[in-house]
Amino acid sequence: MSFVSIRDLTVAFDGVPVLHGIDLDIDRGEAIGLVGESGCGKSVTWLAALGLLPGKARVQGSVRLDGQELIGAPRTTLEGVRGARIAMIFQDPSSSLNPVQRVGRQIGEGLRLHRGLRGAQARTEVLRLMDMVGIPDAKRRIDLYPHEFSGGQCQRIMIAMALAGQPDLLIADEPTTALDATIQAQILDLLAGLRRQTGMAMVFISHDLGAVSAVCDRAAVMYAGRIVEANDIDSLFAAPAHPYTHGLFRAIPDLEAGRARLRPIEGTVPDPRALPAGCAFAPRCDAASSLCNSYAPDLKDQRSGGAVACFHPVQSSLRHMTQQEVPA
Ligand SMILES: Nc1ncnc2c1ncn2[C@@H]1O[C@H](COP(=O)(O)OP(=O)(O)OP(=O)(O)O)[C@@H](O)[C@H]1O
Repeated sequence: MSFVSIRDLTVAFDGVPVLHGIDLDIDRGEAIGLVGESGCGKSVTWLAALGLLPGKARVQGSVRLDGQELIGAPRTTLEGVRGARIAMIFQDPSSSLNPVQRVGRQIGEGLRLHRGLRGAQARTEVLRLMDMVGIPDAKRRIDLYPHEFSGGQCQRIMIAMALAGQPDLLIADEPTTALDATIQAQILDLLAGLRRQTGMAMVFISHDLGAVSAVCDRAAVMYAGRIVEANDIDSLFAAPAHPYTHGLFRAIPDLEAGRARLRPIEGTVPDPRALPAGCAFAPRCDAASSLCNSYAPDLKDQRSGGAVACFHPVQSSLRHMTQQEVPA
């Protein structure tokens, strides 16, 4: 069995489904990207798994971590999993860090909670973690407050906090979106390096295919609450099969051409309260047929590898860009 196994995960808010039966497996040490436009359900998938959705959310299906069911698990079980086995980092470090607490203390909190470390032992480990995430001069800066660090360094502190519990899985939810381009690249490098160093698995949530390719082995593309395509990174970049994945590639600016050759996907993501009867992407899809307007296709394994939920997958000869050509 996979380390993380998600089966038929469905989430509804006030009777409106926003996740429609997600299936996903993650192996130990694997890094998987979850890609898709805003509102497609990338975050809700993991918030549901960790029991972090508000009470009004109706969650069905199964999320197993190392065989242990998380959906419907008692609060004490979930508290034991959060931070210690699965840690999460978010887009905006400044809103996640406590502004009136010294950073060393904030990192140390996870060490106390999850590993029972205190006093000098905890301080030594905080310094090691700060060093590991690339905060220079940690000895002097351990007692500073978050506002005394730059945005990129605050994200590094958040990563150190996430690592404090030695998690088996790190969920990074748009961890570089709030940062400028150079800092983004440094944080991506850091995450890729930490993953190699610690052997933890990683879920990298992003709308940026370039960023995903820098960190991940595999990616799942989501659209309107469903996974519409999943494949290893190289195959996905070489031969995206779902018309939506194609659209995402076309929407990446071609910087090397010296001008933006950006072709945004026309139309908008459907409102979860008014989904079309068939494939949710059909109204924006050039290849849509009457079949697509009647039924939502299931995610099916392809003979060429990967899986796609489309009645008319794009033929692999229509290659768009290699991984190297995509600006990170
Ligand atoms: N607490 C909530 N109450 C009601 N609806 C919610 C709640 N949280 C999320 N949703 C809805 O669930 C859907 C999926 O949201 P989610 O945050 O997972 O999207 P996302 O793909 O992570 O988007 P983004 O990239 O903007 O973070 C959206 O339609 C969103 O409006």
